[in-house]
Amino acid sequence: ATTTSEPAATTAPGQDDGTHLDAVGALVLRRLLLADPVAQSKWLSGKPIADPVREQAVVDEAVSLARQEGVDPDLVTRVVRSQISASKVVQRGLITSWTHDPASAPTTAPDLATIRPQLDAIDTDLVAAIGAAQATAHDPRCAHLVVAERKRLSAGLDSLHRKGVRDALSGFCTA
Ligand SMILES: C=C(O[C@@H]1C=C(C(=O)O)C=C[C@H]1O)C(=O)O
Repeated sequence: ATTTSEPAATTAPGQDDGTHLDAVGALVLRRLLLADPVAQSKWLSGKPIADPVREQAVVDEAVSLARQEGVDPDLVTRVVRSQISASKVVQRGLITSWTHDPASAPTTAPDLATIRPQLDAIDTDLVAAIGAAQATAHDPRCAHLVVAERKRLSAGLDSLHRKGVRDALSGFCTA
C-alpha cells in the first residue's frame, strides 16, 4: 500500500493508523519505566549501571527471535540497542539526582533478578511489534510519525523520562 492512500490524521491517539507504531510505542514506554526500579536496585546494591554482558545477551536473544519470526535483524538490533541506551540515560539521571539529594533516594527496591524477566517479556513482544511495524521504518514519513508517537507517549512524563523516550525511539527509522 502506498502511504498516500492512507487517511490523513483521522485516527484517535493510540488507535491503529496502519503504521503499527502505537504497539511499539506502548512497549517502549513500559520498558523505559522499568529503568526506575532497576536504578533503585542498583543504587542499593552498588552495582554499576552498565552491564555489557547482560546487554549483549539481551541483543542476542532479540536477534535470534527476530530471525525465527522473519523480522529484520538489523532493525531489531538498532531498536533494542536504543532501548538499552535509553534505560541507562534514565538510570544515570535518577542516580545523579539521588546522589545530590540523598533524602530523595530509595531505601527499598525490588531485586534486579525479578525485573530482568519483565524486560525479557517486553523484548519478546517488542520483536513481534517491530515486525508488524517494519514497513513504517522504511516509510519516508517515518521520522514524522515517530515524533507524533513520541509526543503521545511523553504526555505526563518528566523531562528525564521524555529524554529517555526520545532516545528509545531514535533507532527506529531506517533513513
Ligand atoms: C536494565 C539494566 O541496565 C542496563 C540496561 C540494560 C537493558 O536495558 O536491557 C541491560 C543492562 C544494563 O547495561 C539491567 O542491568 O538489567
